[in-house]
Amino acid sequence: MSFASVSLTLYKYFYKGATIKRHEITGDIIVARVIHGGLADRSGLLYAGDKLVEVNGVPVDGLEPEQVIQILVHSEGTIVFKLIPIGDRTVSSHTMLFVRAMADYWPQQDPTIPCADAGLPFKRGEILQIVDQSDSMWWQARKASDLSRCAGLIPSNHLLKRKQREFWWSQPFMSLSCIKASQCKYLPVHHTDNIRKSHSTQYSCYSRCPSSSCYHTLTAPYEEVVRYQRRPCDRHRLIVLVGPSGVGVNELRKQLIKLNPSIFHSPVPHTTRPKKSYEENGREYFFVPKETFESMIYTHSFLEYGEYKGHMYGTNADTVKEAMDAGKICIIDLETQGIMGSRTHELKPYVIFIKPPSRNCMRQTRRNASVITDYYVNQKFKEEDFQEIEESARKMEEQFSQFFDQVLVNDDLQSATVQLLSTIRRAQDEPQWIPAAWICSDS
Ligand SMILES: Nc1ncnc2c1ncn2[C@@H]1O[C@H](COP(=O)(O)OP(=O)(O)OP(=O)(O)O)[C@@H](O)[C@H]1O
Repeated sequence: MSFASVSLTLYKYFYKGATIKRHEITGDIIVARVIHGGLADRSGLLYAGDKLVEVNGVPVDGLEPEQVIQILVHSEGTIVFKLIPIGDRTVSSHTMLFVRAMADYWPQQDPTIPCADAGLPFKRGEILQIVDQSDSMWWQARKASDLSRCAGLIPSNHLLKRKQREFWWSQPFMSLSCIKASQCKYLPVHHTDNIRKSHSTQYSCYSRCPSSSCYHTLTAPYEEVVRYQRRPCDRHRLIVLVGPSGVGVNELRKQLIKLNPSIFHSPVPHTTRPKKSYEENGREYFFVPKETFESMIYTHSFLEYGEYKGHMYGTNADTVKEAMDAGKICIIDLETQGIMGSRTHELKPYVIFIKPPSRNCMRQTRRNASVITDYYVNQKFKEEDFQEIEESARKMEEQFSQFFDQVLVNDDLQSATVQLLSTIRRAQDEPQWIPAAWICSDS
Protein backbone atom coordinates (compact mmCIF):
# COMPACT_ATOMS: atom_id res chain seq x y z
CA MET A 1 0.00 0.00 0.00
CA SER A 2 1.58 3.27 -0.98
CA PHE A 3 1.12 6.34 1.18
CA ALA A 4 1.68 9.75 -0.22
CA SER A 5 2.36 12.48 2.26
CA VAL A 6 0.99 15.64 0.71
CA SER A 7 1.91 18.93 2.31
CA LEU A 8 -0.28 21.82 1.22
CA THR A 9 -0.32 25.34 2.59
CA LEU A 10 -4.07 25.54 2.58
CA TYR A 11 -4.64 27.08 5.98
CA LYS A 12 -8.23 26.90 7.06
CA TYR A 13 -9.69 27.06 3.62
CA PHE A 14 -9.20 23.49 2.56
CA TYR A 15 -12.95 23.18 2.28
CA LYS A 16 -12.89 25.84 -0.42
CA GLY A 17 -10.33 23.90 -2.42
CA ALA A 18 -11.86 20.43 -2.22
CA THR A 19 -14.74 18.54 -0.71
CA ILE A 20 -14.67 15.20 1.05
CA LYS A 21 -17.21 12.45 1.56
CA ARG A 22 -17.56 9.08 3.24
CA HIS A 23 -17.33 6.11 0.88
CA GLU A 24 -20.72 4.38 0.99
CA ILE A 25 -19.31 0.85 1.23
CA THR A 26 -15.86 1.07 2.81
CA GLY A 27 -16.61 4.05 5.09
CA ASP A 28 -13.29 5.65 4.03
CA ILE A 29 -12.98 9.43 3.86
CA ILE A 30 -12.28 10.28 0.26
CA VAL A 31 -11.80 13.46 -1.70
CA ALA A 32 -15.14 13.98 -3.44
CA ARG A 33 -13.99 16.74 -5.76
CA VAL A 34 -11.22 19.26 -6.20
CA ILE A 35 -12.47 22.76 -6.88
CA HIS A 36 -11.26 24.05 -10.22
CA GLY A 37 -8.77 26.91 -9.79
CA GLY A 38 -8.65 26.49 -6.00
CA LEU A 39 -5.53 25.90 -3.91
CA ALA A 40 -5.79 22.11 -3.96
CA ASP A 41 -6.27 22.12 -7.73
CA ARG A 42 -3.34 24.45 -8.33
CA SER A 43 -1.09 22.30 -6.14
CA GLY A 44 -1.76 19.37 -8.51
CA LEU A 45 -1.40 17.00 -5.54
CA LEU A 46 -4.98 16.23 -4.64
CA TYR A 47 -7.37 14.30 -6.87
CA ALA A 48 -11.01 13.33 -6.63
CA GLY A 49 -11.07 9.75 -5.29
CA ASP A 50 -7.91 10.01 -3.14
CA LYS A 51 -8.35 8.34 0.25
CA LEU A 52 -7.58 10.52 3.24
CA VAL A 53 -5.61 8.75 5.97
CA GLU A 54 -4.36 11.50 8.31
CA VAL A 55 -4.71 15.25 8.70
CA ASN A 56 -1.86 16.89 10.60
CA GLY A 57 -0.96 13.51 12.07
CA VAL A 58 -4.52 12.77 13.24
CA PRO A 59 -5.91 9.54 11.74
CA VAL A 60 -9.29 10.12 10.10
CA ASP A 61 -10.26 6.44 10.07
CA GLY A 62 -13.77 6.07 11.49
CA LEU A 63 -14.42 9.81 11.55
CA GLU A 64 -17.37 11.48 9.88
CA PRO A 65 -16.58 14.06 7.16
CA GLU A 66 -17.89 16.81 9.49
CA GLN A 67 -15.36 15.78 12.15
CA VAL A 68 -12.55 15.95 9.58
CA ILE A 69 -13.73 19.41 8.58
CA GLN A 70 -13.61 20.45 12.23
CA ILE A 71 -9.95 19.37 12.41
CA LEU A 72 -9.26 21.49 9.33
CA VAL A 73 -11.19 24.47 10.61
CA HIS A 74 -9.25 24.48 13.85
CA SER A 75 -5.86 23.99 12.18
CA GLU A 76 -3.43 26.88 11.87
CA GLY A 77 -0.74 27.29 9.23
CA THR A 78 0.34 24.44 6.98
CA ILE A 79 -1.91 21.39 6.88
CA VAL A 80 -0.31 18.02 6.16
CA PHE A 81 -2.48 15.38 4.56
CA LYS A 82 -1.53 11.77 4.38
CA LEU A 83 -3.45 10.06 1.65
CA ILE A 84 -3.62 7.05 -0.62
CA PRO A 85 -3.79 8.28 -4.17
CA ILE A 86 -6.54 6.91 -6.34
CA GLY A 87 -5.19 4.34 -8.84
CA ASP A 88 -6.34 6.04 -11.99
CA ARG A 89 -5.47 9.71 -11.71
CA THR A 90 -6.86 10.70 -15.06
CA VAL A 91 -7.20 14.44 -15.22
CA SER A 92 -10.88 15.23 -15.58
CA SER A 93 -11.49 16.88 -18.90
CA HIS A 94 -12.54 20.42 -18.04
CA THR A 95 -15.43 21.60 -20.11
CA MET A 96 -15.45 25.25 -21.08
CA LEU A 97 -19.09 25.78 -21.58
CA PHE A 98 -20.83 29.10 -21.04
CA VAL A 99 -24.43 29.20 -19.91
CA ARG A 100 -26.98 31.81 -18.88
CA ALA A 101 -28.61 30.98 -15.54
CA MET A 102 -32.37 30.92 -15.97
CA ALA A 103 -32.99 30.62 -12.24
CA ASP A 104 -31.54 31.98 -8.99
CA TYR A 105 -29.46 29.77 -6.74
CA TRP A 106 -28.42 30.36 -3.13
CA PRO A 107 -26.13 27.59 -1.83
CA GLN A 108 -26.52 28.76 1.76
CA GLN A 109 -30.24 28.01 1.51
CA ASP A 110 -29.73 24.60 -0.05
CA PRO A 111 -29.50 21.83 2.56
CA THR A 112 -28.55 19.27 -0.10
CA ILE A 113 -25.31 20.89 -1.31
CA PRO A 114 -22.24 18.86 -0.23
CA CYS A 115 -20.54 22.01 1.11
CA ALA A 116 -22.39 25.32 1.19
CA ASP A 117 -19.16 27.31 1.48
CA ALA A 118 -17.96 25.78 -1.77
CA GLY A 119 -21.20 26.76 -3.54
CA LEU A 120 -21.45 29.49 -6.15
CA PRO A 121 -24.48 31.73 -5.66
CA PHE A 122 -25.96 33.18 -8.83
CA LYS A 123 -28.91 35.15 -10.06
CA ARG A 124 -31.01 34.51 -13.15
CA GLY A 125 -29.51 36.13 -16.21
CA GLU A 126 -25.90 35.78 -15.02
CA ILE A 127 -23.42 34.12 -17.38
CA LEU A 128 -21.56 31.17 -15.88
CA GLN A 129 -18.62 29.21 -17.19
CA ILE A 130 -19.07 25.52 -16.45
CA VAL A 131 -15.61 24.10 -15.87
CA ASP A 132 -16.37 20.60 -14.63
CA GLN A 133 -19.33 18.33 -15.31
CA SER A 134 -17.76 15.08 -14.15
CA ASP A 135 -20.25 14.77 -11.28
CA SER A 136 -23.76 14.29 -12.62
CA MET A 137 -25.29 16.15 -9.66
CA TRP A 138 -22.87 18.95 -8.81
CA TRP A 139 -21.01 20.86 -11.49
CA GLN A 140 -18.25 23.39 -10.98
CA ALA A 141 -18.60 26.84 -12.43
CA ARG A 142 -17.42 30.42 -12.17
CA LYS A 143 -18.95 33.68 -13.22
CA ALA A 144 -18.01 35.02 -16.64
CA SER A 145 -17.78 38.44 -15.01
CA ASP A 146 -14.96 37.19 -12.77
CA LEU A 147 -13.04 34.34 -14.38
CA SER A 148 -10.01 34.91 -12.15
CA ARG A 149 -11.81 33.44 -9.12
CA CYS A 150 -11.79 29.75 -8.38
CA ALA A 151 -14.85 27.73 -9.30
CA GLY A 152 -17.77 26.93 -7.02
CA LEU A 153 -20.34 24.18 -6.87
CA ILE A 154 -23.63 24.57 -8.70
CA PRO A 155 -26.43 22.04 -9.17
CA SER A 156 -26.31 20.25 -12.51
CA ASN A 157 -28.98 20.99 -15.08
CA HIS A 158 -30.90 17.91 -14.07
CA LEU A 159 -30.61 18.61 -10.34
CA LEU A 160 -31.58 22.28 -10.55
CA LYS A 161 -34.57 21.41 -12.67
CA ARG A 162 -35.67 18.92 -10.05
CA LYS A 163 -35.23 21.54 -7.32
CA GLN A 164 -37.28 24.04 -9.34
CA ARG A 165 -40.10 21.55 -9.76
CA GLU A 166 -40.07 20.68 -6.06
CA PHE A 167 -40.13 24.40 -5.19
CA TRP A 168 -42.92 25.03 -7.70
CA TRP A 169 -45.11 22.31 -6.29
CA SER A 170 -44.50 23.50 -2.73
CA GLN A 171 -45.85 27.01 -3.50
CA PRO A 172 -49.45 28.09 -2.92
CA PHE A 173 -51.41 27.73 -6.16
CA MET A 174 -52.44 31.37 -6.63
CA SER A 175 -49.02 32.94 -6.52
CA LEU A 176 -47.77 30.59 -9.20
CA SER A 177 -50.66 30.59 -11.63
CA CYS A 178 -49.91 31.91 -15.09
CA ILE A 179 -50.68 35.52 -15.89
CA LYS A 180 -54.18 35.48 -17.29
CA ALA A 181 -54.71 36.74 -20.79
CA SER A 182 -57.04 39.47 -19.51
CA GLN A 183 -54.24 40.88 -17.38
CA CYS A 184 -51.81 41.06 -20.24
CA LYS A 185 -51.33 44.29 -22.05
CA TYR A 186 -51.16 44.40 -25.78
CA LEU A 187 -50.22 47.25 -28.01
CA PRO A 188 -49.18 47.14 -31.63
CA VAL A 189 -46.02 49.18 -31.78
CA HIS A 190 -47.01 51.45 -34.66
CA HIS A 191 -50.41 52.18 -33.23
CA THR A 192 -52.51 55.18 -33.98
CA ASP A 193 -55.40 53.91 -31.86
CA ASN A 194 -55.07 54.89 -28.24
CA ILE A 195 -54.91 51.38 -26.95
CA ARG A 196 -53.53 51.54 -23.49
CA LYS A 197 -51.56 48.58 -22.27
CA SER A 198 -52.88 48.77 -18.74
CA HIS A 199 -54.65 45.75 -17.30
CA SER A 200 -57.62 48.02 -16.60
CA THR A 201 -58.52 48.16 -20.28
CA GLN A 202 -60.62 45.53 -21.96
CA TYR A 203 -58.30 43.68 -24.26
CA SER A 204 -56.41 40.43 -24.31
CA CYS A 205 -53.03 39.55 -25.63
CA TYR A 206 -51.44 36.36 -26.83
CA SER A 207 -47.89 35.57 -27.68
CA ARG A 208 -46.39 32.78 -29.79
CA CYS A 209 -45.68 30.80 -26.65
CA PRO A 210 -48.90 30.45 -24.65
CA SER A 211 -47.28 28.87 -21.62
CA SER A 212 -44.47 31.38 -21.51
CA SER A 213 -45.37 32.90 -18.15
CA CYS A 214 -44.53 29.53 -16.64
CA TYR A 215 -41.37 29.28 -18.72
CA HIS A 216 -38.87 29.30 -15.92
CA THR A 217 -40.47 26.37 -14.14
CA LEU A 218 -40.66 24.19 -17.21
CA THR A 219 -37.52 24.64 -19.24
CA ALA A 220 -33.82 24.08 -18.75
CA PRO A 221 -32.35 26.07 -15.86
CA TYR A 222 -29.22 26.80 -17.87
CA GLU A 223 -29.15 28.02 -21.46
CA GLU A 224 -25.95 27.51 -23.41
CA VAL A 225 -24.62 30.81 -24.74
CA VAL A 226 -21.82 31.93 -27.02
CA ARG A 227 -20.14 35.27 -27.62
CA TYR A 228 -21.58 36.80 -30.78
CA GLN A 229 -20.11 39.66 -32.74
CA ARG A 230 -22.37 40.92 -35.51
CA ARG A 231 -20.49 41.44 -38.77
CA PRO A 232 -21.21 44.66 -40.71
CA CYS A 233 -22.87 42.59 -43.47
CA ASP A 234 -25.25 40.87 -41.01
CA ARG A 235 -28.76 42.08 -40.26
CA HIS A 236 -29.07 44.31 -37.22
CA ARG A 237 -30.39 42.60 -34.15
CA LEU A 238 -34.03 43.20 -33.32
CA ILE A 239 -34.38 45.65 -30.44
CA VAL A 240 -37.17 44.65 -28.07
CA LEU A 241 -38.36 47.14 -25.48
CA VAL A 242 -40.35 45.81 -22.55
CA GLY A 243 -41.66 47.58 -19.50
CA PRO A 244 -44.73 48.27 -17.43
CA SER A 245 -47.53 50.28 -18.99
CA GLY A 246 -46.89 54.00 -18.52
CA VAL A 247 -43.14 53.74 -17.89
CA GLY A 248 -42.35 55.38 -21.22
CA VAL A 249 -41.61 52.55 -23.66
CA ASN A 250 -43.50 54.26 -26.52
CA GLU A 251 -42.06 57.64 -25.71
CA LEU A 252 -38.49 56.30 -25.88
CA ARG A 253 -39.21 54.48 -29.12
CA LYS A 254 -40.65 57.66 -30.63
CA GLN A 255 -37.62 59.64 -29.47
CA LEU A 256 -35.27 57.22 -31.25
CA ILE A 257 -37.18 57.32 -34.51
CA LYS A 258 -37.36 61.11 -34.35
CA LEU A 259 -33.59 61.25 -33.87
CA ASN A 260 -32.77 58.97 -36.79
CA PRO A 261 -35.75 57.92 -38.92
CA SER A 262 -33.54 56.52 -41.65
CA ILE A 263 -32.08 53.90 -39.27
CA PHE A 264 -34.66 53.20 -36.57
CA HIS A 265 -37.91 51.65 -37.63
CA SER A 266 -41.11 50.40 -36.01
CA PRO A 267 -42.96 47.74 -37.99
CA VAL A 268 -46.50 48.54 -39.13
CA PRO A 269 -48.97 46.25 -37.34
CA HIS A 270 -51.85 44.30 -38.86
CA THR A 271 -55.44 44.88 -37.79
CA THR A 272 -58.94 43.67 -38.59
CA ARG A 273 -60.52 47.03 -37.73
CA PRO A 274 -62.01 49.03 -40.63
CA LYS A 275 -59.77 51.62 -42.25
CA LYS A 276 -60.61 55.25 -41.50
CA SER A 277 -60.91 57.74 -44.38
CA TYR A 278 -57.57 59.46 -43.68
CA GLU A 279 -55.64 56.19 -43.18
CA GLU A 280 -53.60 54.39 -45.79
CA ASN A 281 -53.09 50.65 -45.94
CA GLY A 282 -49.52 49.88 -44.86
CA ARG A 283 -48.93 53.27 -43.23
CA GLU A 284 -50.85 53.22 -39.94
CA TYR A 285 -51.80 49.52 -40.22
CA PHE A 286 -52.10 46.70 -42.67
CA PHE A 287 -55.88 46.31 -42.79
CA VAL A 288 -56.81 42.67 -43.30
CA PRO A 289 -60.05 40.67 -43.12
CA LYS A 290 -60.65 38.63 -39.98
CA GLU A 291 -60.14 35.36 -41.91
CA THR A 292 -56.70 36.48 -43.10
CA PHE A 293 -55.76 37.50 -39.58
CA GLU A 294 -56.93 34.15 -38.23
CA SER A 295 -54.93 32.22 -40.79
CA MET A 296 -51.88 34.30 -39.83
CA ILE A 297 -52.43 33.28 -36.22
CA TYR A 298 -52.72 29.69 -37.37
CA THR A 299 -49.39 29.89 -39.21
CA HIS A 300 -47.69 31.54 -36.18
CA SER A 301 -47.00 34.69 -38.20
CA PHE A 302 -47.38 37.07 -35.26
CA LEU A 303 -44.77 37.84 -32.65
CA GLU A 304 -47.67 39.04 -30.55
CA TYR A 305 -51.33 39.70 -31.19
CA GLY A 306 -54.35 40.77 -29.24
CA GLU A 307 -57.95 41.79 -29.29
CA TYR A 308 -59.27 45.21 -28.45
CA LYS A 309 -62.91 46.28 -28.66
CA GLY A 310 -63.71 43.39 -30.96
CA HIS A 311 -60.83 43.99 -33.40
CA MET A 312 -57.59 42.08 -33.68
CA TYR A 313 -54.15 43.71 -33.76
CA GLY A 314 -50.82 41.99 -34.27
CA THR A 315 -47.13 42.43 -35.05
CA ASN A 316 -46.20 40.24 -38.00
CA ALA A 317 -42.74 38.67 -37.82
CA ASP A 318 -42.33 38.96 -41.62
CA THR A 319 -42.85 42.74 -41.47
CA VAL A 320 -40.08 42.88 -38.89
CA LYS A 321 -37.76 40.72 -41.02
CA GLU A 322 -38.41 42.82 -44.13
CA ALA A 323 -37.36 45.98 -42.28
CA MET A 324 -34.28 44.21 -40.96
CA ASP A 325 -33.42 42.99 -44.47
CA ALA A 326 -33.62 46.61 -45.62
CA GLY A 327 -30.83 47.43 -43.16
CA LYS A 328 -33.01 49.10 -40.53
CA ILE A 329 -32.73 48.71 -36.79
CA CYS A 330 -36.19 47.45 -35.95
CA ILE A 331 -37.57 48.46 -32.56
CA ILE A 332 -40.59 46.71 -31.18
CA ASP A 333 -42.43 46.90 -27.94
CA LEU A 334 -43.46 43.51 -26.56
CA GLU A 335 -45.19 42.05 -23.58
CA THR A 336 -42.81 40.15 -21.35
CA GLN A 337 -44.76 37.02 -22.33
CA GLY A 338 -43.98 37.78 -25.97
CA ILE A 339 -40.19 37.75 -25.51
CA MET A 340 -39.93 33.98 -25.98
CA GLY A 341 -41.70 34.06 -29.33
CA SER A 342 -39.19 36.59 -30.62
CA ARG A 343 -36.15 34.57 -29.57
CA THR A 344 -35.14 33.13 -32.93
CA HIS A 345 -31.81 32.96 -34.74
CA GLU A 346 -33.22 35.20 -37.49
CA LEU A 347 -34.25 38.05 -35.19
CA LYS A 348 -31.56 37.65 -32.50
CA PRO A 349 -33.48 40.00 -30.22
CA TYR A 350 -31.69 42.24 -27.77
CA VAL A 351 -34.12 42.83 -24.93
CA ILE A 352 -34.07 46.10 -23.00
CA PHE A 353 -36.19 46.37 -19.89
CA ILE A 354 -37.38 49.93 -19.28
CA LYS A 355 -37.51 50.38 -15.54
CA PRO A 356 -39.23 53.14 -13.60
CA PRO A 357 -37.02 55.46 -11.54
CA SER A 358 -37.68 56.13 -7.85
CA ARG A 359 -41.14 57.40 -6.87
CA ASN A 360 -39.77 60.88 -6.23
CA CYS A 361 -38.09 61.00 -9.61
CA MET A 362 -41.32 59.87 -11.32
CA ARG A 363 -43.25 62.64 -9.52
CA GLN A 364 -40.70 65.20 -10.69
CA THR A 365 -40.18 64.08 -14.27
CA ARG A 366 -43.82 63.20 -15.04
CA ARG A 367 -45.25 66.47 -13.65
CA ASN A 368 -46.37 67.60 -17.10
CA ALA A 369 -46.88 64.16 -18.62
CA SER A 370 -50.23 62.48 -19.01
CA VAL A 371 -51.52 58.95 -19.22
CA ILE A 372 -54.19 57.74 -21.61
CA THR A 373 -57.17 56.40 -19.73
CA ASP A 374 -59.80 53.94 -20.87
CA TYR A 375 -61.82 56.86 -22.19
CA TYR A 376 -59.00 58.40 -24.22
CA VAL A 377 -58.81 61.45 -21.97
CA ASN A 378 -55.31 62.62 -21.18
CA GLN A 379 -54.95 62.60 -17.42
CA LYS A 380 -52.13 63.63 -15.13
CA PHE A 381 -50.25 60.77 -13.49
CA LYS A 382 -51.67 59.93 -10.08
CA GLU A 383 -49.96 58.20 -7.15
CA GLU A 384 -51.92 55.03 -8.01
CA ASP A 385 -50.44 55.08 -11.52
CA PHE A 386 -46.91 55.30 -10.12
CA GLN A 387 -47.67 52.51 -7.70
CA GLU A 388 -49.06 50.33 -10.48
CA ILE A 389 -45.97 50.99 -12.62
CA GLU A 390 -43.64 50.06 -9.74
CA GLU A 391 -45.59 46.95 -8.86
CA SER A 392 -45.81 45.79 -12.44
CA ALA A 393 -42.07 46.43 -13.00
CA ARG A 394 -41.25 44.38 -9.90
CA LYS A 395 -43.32 41.43 -11.14
CA MET A 396 -41.78 41.61 -14.61
CA GLU A 397 -38.26 41.55 -13.21
CA GLU A 398 -39.17 38.75 -10.83
CA GLN A 399 -40.40 36.53 -13.65
CA PHE A 400 -38.45 37.56 -16.73
CA SER A 401 -35.15 39.20 -15.79
CA GLN A 402 -33.25 36.22 -17.22
CA PHE A 403 -34.27 37.40 -20.68
CA PHE A 404 -33.22 41.02 -20.22
CA ASP A 405 -29.96 41.91 -21.94
CA GLN A 406 -30.04 45.37 -20.43
CA VAL A 407 -32.02 47.30 -17.84
CA LEU A 408 -32.49 50.99 -18.48
CA VAL A 409 -34.02 53.37 -15.94
CA ASN A 410 -36.27 55.95 -17.61
CA ASP A 411 -35.67 58.91 -15.32
CA ASP A 412 -34.93 62.07 -17.28
CA LEU A 413 -36.25 61.56 -20.83
CA GLN A 414 -33.27 63.11 -22.58
CA SER A 415 -30.64 61.19 -20.66
CA ALA A 416 -32.65 57.94 -20.93
CA THR A 417 -32.81 58.43 -24.72
CA VAL A 418 -29.04 58.99 -24.90
CA GLN A 419 -28.46 55.87 -22.81
CA LEU A 420 -30.81 53.90 -25.01
CA LEU A 421 -28.95 55.03 -28.11
CA SER A 422 -25.60 53.92 -26.74
CA THR A 423 -27.09 50.61 -25.49
CA ILE A 424 -28.43 49.91 -29.00
CA ARG A 425 -25.08 50.79 -30.56
CA ARG A 426 -23.30 48.36 -28.22
CA ALA A 427 -25.92 45.67 -28.93
CA GLN A 428 -25.22 45.96 -32.66
CA ASP A 429 -21.47 46.57 -32.69
CA GLU A 430 -19.95 44.88 -29.65
CA PRO A 431 -19.72 41.19 -28.75
CA GLN A 432 -22.71 39.93 -26.76
CA TRP A 433 -23.76 36.64 -25.19
CA ILE A 434 -26.51 35.01 -27.21
CA PRO A 435 -28.06 31.52 -27.05
CA ALA A 436 -25.79 28.99 -28.80
CA ALA A 437 -28.86 27.68 -30.64
CA TRP A 438 -29.09 30.93 -32.60
CA ILE A 439 -25.65 30.31 -34.07
CA CYS A 440 -26.15 26.59 -34.72
CA SER A 441 -29.30 27.35 -36.70
CA ASP A 442 -27.33 29.81 -38.83
CA SER A 443 -24.91 27.19 -39.95
N1 LIG B 1 -38.69 60.15 -18.90
C1 LIG B 1 -39.87 60.74 -19.01
N2 LIG B 1 -40.05 61.97 -18.50
C2 LIG B 1 -41.26 62.58 -18.59
N3 LIG B 1 -42.33 62.04 -19.17
C3 LIG B 1 -42.21 60.81 -19.70
C4 LIG B 1 -40.97 60.10 -19.64
N4 LIG B 1 -41.16 58.92 -20.24
C5 LIG B 1 -42.44 58.88 -20.65
N5 LIG B 1 -43.06 60.02 -20.33
C6 LIG B 1 -44.48 60.34 -20.59
O1 LIG B 1 -45.26 59.40 -19.85
C7 LIG B 1 -46.45 59.11 -20.56
C8 LIG B 1 -46.55 57.60 -20.75
O2 LIG B 1 -45.47 57.20 -21.63
P1 LIG B 1 -45.69 56.12 -22.75
O3 LIG B 1 -46.97 56.31 -23.48
O4 LIG B 1 -44.45 56.04 -23.55
O5 LIG B 1 -45.84 54.82 -21.84
P2 LIG B 1 -45.79 53.30 -22.24
O6 LIG B 1 -44.78 52.66 -21.41
O7 LIG B 1 -45.65 53.13 -23.70
O8 LIG B 1 -47.21 52.80 -21.74
P3 LIG B 1 -48.60 52.78 -22.55
O9 LIG B 1 -48.41 51.77 -23.61
O10 LIG B 1 -49.60 52.38 -21.54
O11 LIG B 1 -48.79 54.14 -23.12
C9 LIG B 1 -46.37 59.86 -21.86
O12 LIG B 1 -47.11 61.06 -21.70
C10 LIG B 1 -44.90 60.16 -22.03
O13 LIG B 1 -44.68 61.33 -22.78
